[in-house]
Amino acid sequence: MGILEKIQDIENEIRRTQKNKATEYHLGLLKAKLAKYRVQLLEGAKTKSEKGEGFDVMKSGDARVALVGFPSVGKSTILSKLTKTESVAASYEFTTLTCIPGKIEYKGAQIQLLDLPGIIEGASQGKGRGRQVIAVARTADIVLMMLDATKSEQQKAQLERELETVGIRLNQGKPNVAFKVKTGGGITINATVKLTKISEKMVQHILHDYKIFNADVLIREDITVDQFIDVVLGNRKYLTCVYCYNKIDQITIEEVDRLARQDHTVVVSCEQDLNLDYLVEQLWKHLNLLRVYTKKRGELPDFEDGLIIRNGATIEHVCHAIHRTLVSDFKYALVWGASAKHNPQRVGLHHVVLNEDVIQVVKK
Ligand SMILES: Nc1nc2c(ncn2[C@@H]2O[C@H](COP(=O)(O)OP(=O)(O)OP(=O)(O)O)[C@@H](O)[C@H]2O)c(=O)[nH]1
Ligand SMILES: [K+]
Ligand SMILES: [Mg+2]
Repeated sequence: MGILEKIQDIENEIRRTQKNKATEYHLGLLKAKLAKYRVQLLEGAKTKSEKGEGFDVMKSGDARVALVGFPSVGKSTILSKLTKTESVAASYEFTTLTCIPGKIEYKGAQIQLLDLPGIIEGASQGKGRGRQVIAVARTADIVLMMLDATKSEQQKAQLERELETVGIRLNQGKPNVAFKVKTGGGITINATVKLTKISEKMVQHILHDYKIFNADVLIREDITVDQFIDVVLGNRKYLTCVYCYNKIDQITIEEVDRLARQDHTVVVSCEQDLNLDYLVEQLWKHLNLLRVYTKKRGELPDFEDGLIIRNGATIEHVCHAIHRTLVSDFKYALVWGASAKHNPQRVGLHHVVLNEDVIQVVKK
């Protein structure tokens, strides 16, 4: 039996099994097995060469946003609207067959926007260009999930399921669990909170199923079985997702209002240029980017030319952004602005910078 059939079998069994206290345990084990087969499936996909199909687009700019959605929802249309790149749009499905990069310039940052082929149900199992699309999505900072406001609500859940299947977790934090595989000493399980969704026995069994017999597990939040499997597999990708409903020119104002109230959601019409500025603003917000300025001794900073870095970045990150070798010559830095206790503050490499800080690096 091939992996796909094995997966199908387990999925069927999960679907057939009633969810109650008595079956909870059995279901947990099935889920663990399912996750294992899916990993095998994806690893198999990696060995196949998928080069030369236009999917190996170089990362460029300060952040990357991937457009994921069913065919003909308007992914190419929005790329052409938001960037200087033209991506062919048409009323037939699968107009786009490769990955087409464009560049959004906003608040001094360059955001790479990737137009991708439409994906269909079963994409995670290799239908259509699904696997390549999903592989690109994993490299993004934000998944911009395009949805057609005129289509049924199910499309969102379907797409989410496809991404979920291949280990992408949308708008979820990494489970707060310290997990360490060891070479001996058996399994130690500790929890700092009361666990209501998973038992110690289940943790043991899942580890056993993955042939892990020596490990330290410290659980710091009330996790589910699925979250624990995610921890054990360790290859999950936790991404921010912004949901974008397009074609609102075709629906009633009441419908628009209802969709717009959903979490992480922006409603737009590419055709009528509605709300596109707000979409870019939201992308910027969710990317968590900061802008800082550098200056030389005795000179004023160039406020036209800031450095774009991630929220939480330190002086060390700033040095890397200026020049590859700057860290090795680093003596200290002077910081003016929100992160400084007094202006200027003398700081080391681990100092966390804040938006609009001015930084002067002093070399050895
Ligand atoms: N009414 C309406 N139609 C739109 C809007 N945006 C795009 N369209 C139309 O939707 C159709 C599909 O647009 P595309 O941009 O090709 O969609 P896509 O998601 O890139 O499609 P694939 O590449 O085939 O996956 C085209 O006929 C567009 O003109 C919109 O805001 N309103
Ligand atoms: K299309
Ligand atoms: Mg397209």
